[in-house]
Amino acid sequence: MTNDTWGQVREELIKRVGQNNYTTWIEPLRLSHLKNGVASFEVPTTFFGDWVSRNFADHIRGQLAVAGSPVERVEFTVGAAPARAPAAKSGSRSAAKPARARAVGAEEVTGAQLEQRFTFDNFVVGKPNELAHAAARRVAEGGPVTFNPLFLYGGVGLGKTHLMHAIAHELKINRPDLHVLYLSAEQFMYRFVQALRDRQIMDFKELFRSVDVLMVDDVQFIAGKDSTQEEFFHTFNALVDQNKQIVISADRAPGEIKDLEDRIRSRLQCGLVVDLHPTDYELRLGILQAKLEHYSNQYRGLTMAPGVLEFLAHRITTNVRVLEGALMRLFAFASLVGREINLDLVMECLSDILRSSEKRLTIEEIQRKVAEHYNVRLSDMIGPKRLRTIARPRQVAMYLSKQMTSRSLPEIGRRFGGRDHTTIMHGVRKIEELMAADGQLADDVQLLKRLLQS
Ligand SMILES: Nc1ncnc2c1ncn2[C@@H]1O[C@H](COP(=O)(O)OP(=O)(O)OP(=O)(O)O)[C@@H](O)[C@H]1O
Repeated sequence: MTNDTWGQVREELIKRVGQNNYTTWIEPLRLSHLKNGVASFEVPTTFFGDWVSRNFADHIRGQLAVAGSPVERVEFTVGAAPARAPAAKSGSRSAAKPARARAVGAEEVTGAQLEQRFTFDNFVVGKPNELAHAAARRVAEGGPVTFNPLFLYGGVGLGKTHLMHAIAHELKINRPDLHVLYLSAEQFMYRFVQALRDRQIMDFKELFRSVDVLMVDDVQFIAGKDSTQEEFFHTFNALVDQNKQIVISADRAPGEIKDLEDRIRSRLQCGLVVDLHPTDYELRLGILQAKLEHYSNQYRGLTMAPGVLEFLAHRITTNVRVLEGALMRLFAFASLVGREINLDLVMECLSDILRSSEKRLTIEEIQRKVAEHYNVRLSDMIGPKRLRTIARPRQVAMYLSKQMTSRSLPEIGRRFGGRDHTTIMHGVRKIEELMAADGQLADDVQLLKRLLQS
């Protein structure tokens, strides 16, 4: 296989594993050879190799096969590949500082690089995010700590990282005396493991306990990782005891993060927990208008027909990242072909995005499909009957709604006849437990998933 092929495979891997995982785990891999059905890569550390092997080896094998270089095994050897801590969150292009960087000195934010455009000025505020925005602003003032931690949560691409970076940027201006450390939970773990391996654990503890503001993004990542959780818990307590501000983000509420120790969960709930709700039409339009200004400056001479932004805001409801990507693609395409951006161009250029947002699954469709599959009435899905032959399919539908839509537990509860979110959580857990013990049910659920995806 040539390096070109590996280049192509890497391109595909970005799509499969996401930009963050790619930058952190795939980019540093060095292909050393490919022979006798084995692809061998150099990695910076044993831990790194284990991690990639456990999480991404199947993806790598799959893509090598697609590129015409199938292998039976992927192996990792420690070599000269450059070591790097997991990079900053999405959008941040530069590598993180070395693991043992100190939170002291000239550069205050030594965790991950901050994305320059993630500022409060660039954050469009609407009903769905006003509370989260207000809380973030308050923390960014750097005044006395009033709630600790600030816990921001919400679905994919709704602006959690943007707000976290905005807080860090603003604190640098308002309180240059404070040591602010922003990093992803993955980086926290990576540094912790590296410190353990290098017997630098005291330095690690000292570093994390010496900051004034600790910001950890995507904390759901540490769920199920016992020793990292333990260390996180101690760091958290030490900082709270010193009245240092902590800001956390996650893709769901503390109570909904599985495999998180109860003591951590309850700690996370102690401060202010705020939710970034899915965007509404007005917010999407506002964001598009703000971005339009930016692109109009960048691509001078391009014009946009009336109604295009409204159409996009109406049709692309998934998340802000997709919305932004759509507008960027439109401008790039229009400048290449030298045409006005109108609805025809939108249809031509964004057909895939428009199709996938059309296919967005609703809870009602899930209920219908599950009812059909188990031969129960659709009304029983939302009704009160507790008979197992009805309750179990209902729980399956709850489970699939949680898995396959971005609806929150309270929203799902409302669609299941106004049930409480704890009932939904119980239903979801029940099905998870049963699936682990009962192959037939697991198969049923898989089948339903496939049917719903098709
Ligand atoms: N209210 C907003 N105003 C302007 N831009 C926004 C807003 N919300 C999100 N964005 C943009 O959407 C993109 C995704 O946001 P961000 O990375 O903060 O999402 P996230 O919630 O952290 O997602 P993930 O769950 O994938 O980590 C970013 O480019 C961000 O600037």
